[in-house]
Amino acid sequence: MIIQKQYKFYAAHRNEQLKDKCRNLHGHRYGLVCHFEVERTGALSTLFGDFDAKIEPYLKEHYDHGMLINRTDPLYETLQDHERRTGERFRFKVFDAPTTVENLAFTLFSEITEMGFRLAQLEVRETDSSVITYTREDWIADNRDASRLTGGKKSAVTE
Ligand SMILES: Nc1nc2c(c(=O)[nH]1)N=C([C@H](O)[C@H](O)COP(=O)(O)OP(=O)(O)OP(=O)(O)O)CN2
Repeated sequence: MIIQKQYKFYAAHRNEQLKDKCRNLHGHRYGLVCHFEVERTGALSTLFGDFDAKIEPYLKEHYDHGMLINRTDPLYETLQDHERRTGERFRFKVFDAPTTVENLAFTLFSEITEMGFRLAQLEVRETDSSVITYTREDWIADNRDASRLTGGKKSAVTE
């Protein structure tokens, strides 16, 4: 059986490797549709609230109103320097790869799996017109070959 749960968060990011508008620092309302494989053991399977109790606070703490940033993006060093000079603190979600929606899907799939849930697939909406469907097969393939995340460099996501 599949249970579908939806979550959202707001975050800034840019894709420093692109030469178009996506290079600008900008924000999205990221929408998640989680498809969980669950066992039916009686009248109920996993309670909807059991998903929410782990996933919602995690997204609030690590993603919401934060900034997704590639560790190698020069802007990251600049913003860290700002933190050091002013004492101000930003919420960074640091990737060891570009902050594409594909890499975000890999990271979230890994983190939600780590919480003890079994995802069949994860849809991530970046804009009104752009949504990706990231499957368990995609996740297995990305884990087998982390260079898929970076387009060559052997390292994976995140902190
Ligand atoms: N395969 C991917 N393509 C793009 C990604 C990505 O992560 N993976 N990201 C972007 C940009 O970050 C961008 O913010 C989204 O771009 P786009 O869909 O073009 O934005 P809009 O919907 O605002 O574009 P309009 O067509 O003008 O409405 C780009 N591509």
